[in-house]
Amino acid sequence: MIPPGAPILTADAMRAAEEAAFARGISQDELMERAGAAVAREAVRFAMGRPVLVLAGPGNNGGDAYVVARHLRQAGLDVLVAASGAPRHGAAERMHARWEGPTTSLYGAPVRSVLIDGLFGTGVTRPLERSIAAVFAELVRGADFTLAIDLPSGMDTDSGAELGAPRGIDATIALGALKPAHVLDDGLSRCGHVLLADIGIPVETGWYSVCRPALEMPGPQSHKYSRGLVAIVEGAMPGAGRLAARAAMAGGAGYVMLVGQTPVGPAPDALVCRAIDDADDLADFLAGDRIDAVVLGPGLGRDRRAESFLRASLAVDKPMVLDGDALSLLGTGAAASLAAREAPVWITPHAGEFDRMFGGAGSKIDRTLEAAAASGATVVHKGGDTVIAGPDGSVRVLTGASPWLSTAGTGDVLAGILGAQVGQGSSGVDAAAAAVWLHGRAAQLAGPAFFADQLVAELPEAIGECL
Ligand SMILES: NC(=O)C1=CN([C@@H]2O[C@H](COP(=O)(O)OP(=O)(O)OC[C@H]3O[C@@H](n4cnc5c(N)ncnc54)[C@H](O)[C@@H]3O)[C@@H](O)[C@H]2O)[C@@H](O)CC1
Ligand SMILES: [K+]
Repeated sequence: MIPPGAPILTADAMRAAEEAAFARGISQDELMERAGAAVAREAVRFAMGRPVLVLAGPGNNGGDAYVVARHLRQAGLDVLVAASGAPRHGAAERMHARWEGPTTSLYGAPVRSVLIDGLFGTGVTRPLERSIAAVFAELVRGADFTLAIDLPSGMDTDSGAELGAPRGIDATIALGALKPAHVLDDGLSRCGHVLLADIGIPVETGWYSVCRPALEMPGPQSHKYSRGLVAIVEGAMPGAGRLAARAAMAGGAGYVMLVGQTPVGPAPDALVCRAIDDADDLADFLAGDRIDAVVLGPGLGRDRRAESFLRASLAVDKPMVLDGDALSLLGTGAAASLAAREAPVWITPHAGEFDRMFGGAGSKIDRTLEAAAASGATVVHKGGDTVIAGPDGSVRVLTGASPWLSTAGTGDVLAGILGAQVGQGSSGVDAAAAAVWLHGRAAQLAGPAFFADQLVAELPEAIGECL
């Protein structure tokens, strides 16, 4: 669980925000007091009178830890600090000096029921020494409840790669803003429940965790065309196109058309099927005035006919969602092909498709932003951590989606939901964030062991929660 709609800052951006707060007259001591007090407020509730061990490192994360220890002791708890080395300067040293309770060395620390981790936060620059990582893991294993200050110690703040942080931490209190490590990669299995403490640092960013979208009811004047006509292009595996079409219908589109050479087979009666002869015919049809959005790729196939459908569709100046086989066909030429378009494009690659199209280095957020900038597309980089990035630098991240989503057809459903959002006029990362939220919520409502059709059935209820 991560807080929805919360800002996400890299380590550098957090430091810059902190500097800006200093420039406004907030002292570092004041910030550290606020951070420690915020963590202590939660810790005292979770501790429920049990003995507490507070781990304090040499930097400002350790400084926070001394403040937490002081508050918990004042609250009447039995608190022991285990220090990995005393802080030597600045606010952390002053907080250390204000600690009047017992202190032991990290290596001699006993296991206690409640563990507060203040060894390292955003300042980690290299993997934890093995001996520190081992002691830390042992203390976490022995505790009934572990709370990490800002980040579990031993995480790469900007990528979410673990640098020695153990599993088993129950909760992490992010200070001032989320960091990428709370929402990416190993962070998903290291942070536990993530809480966010507002410590009064003004934060400006275009990066946020996904929140429940606010969707609009159709108005009294609405009709099927005003609510978005979405064309889904069918291909070699017609079931995938039909699934996307049904998701677009249940996702709130006013009118959904399934377009293909032989759009046949079981489909809802409300789904309009349109036969086309060839790629030229497809392009003519998609260019029609009434069509608001095109979804292409689910079950498209990768043969020459599929390729010709893709090229013909790309030449049509309509908002377009590209998924599955369309992404494989674009391959390494994706950025150039998409950048040549005028109308907006959304692409929904999973990790394998993304790597084949864009490769790149750095965190998942960095790589997704680079792909968006190079292609001009809004990129929905799917996974346990779904990262959405727009060419304007906006980022939205969704975590915590049901692991049962890892089944065939769920990607087709997402493409259909996104098509419905785009068809209704939603734009950029907001359209994609709404789609991934609805998709994730439908999966929660479907419970365990569902299949993609059942996800579609849950969409109306998910939408109902957003009205
Ligand atoms: N940025 C902010 O807005 C605020 C930050 N605060 C705290 O400050 C933390 C960041 O403090 P610092 O920048 O001092 O960094 P840390 O306290 O995370 O750690 C820095 C220290 O650890 C050392 N170090 C780094 N990697 C190591 C490794 N693998 N093994 C051993 N030593 C290692 C560094 O050389 C440095 O001495 C945040 O996580 C947060 O807890 C809060 O006090 C208040 C506000
Ligand atoms: K920590």
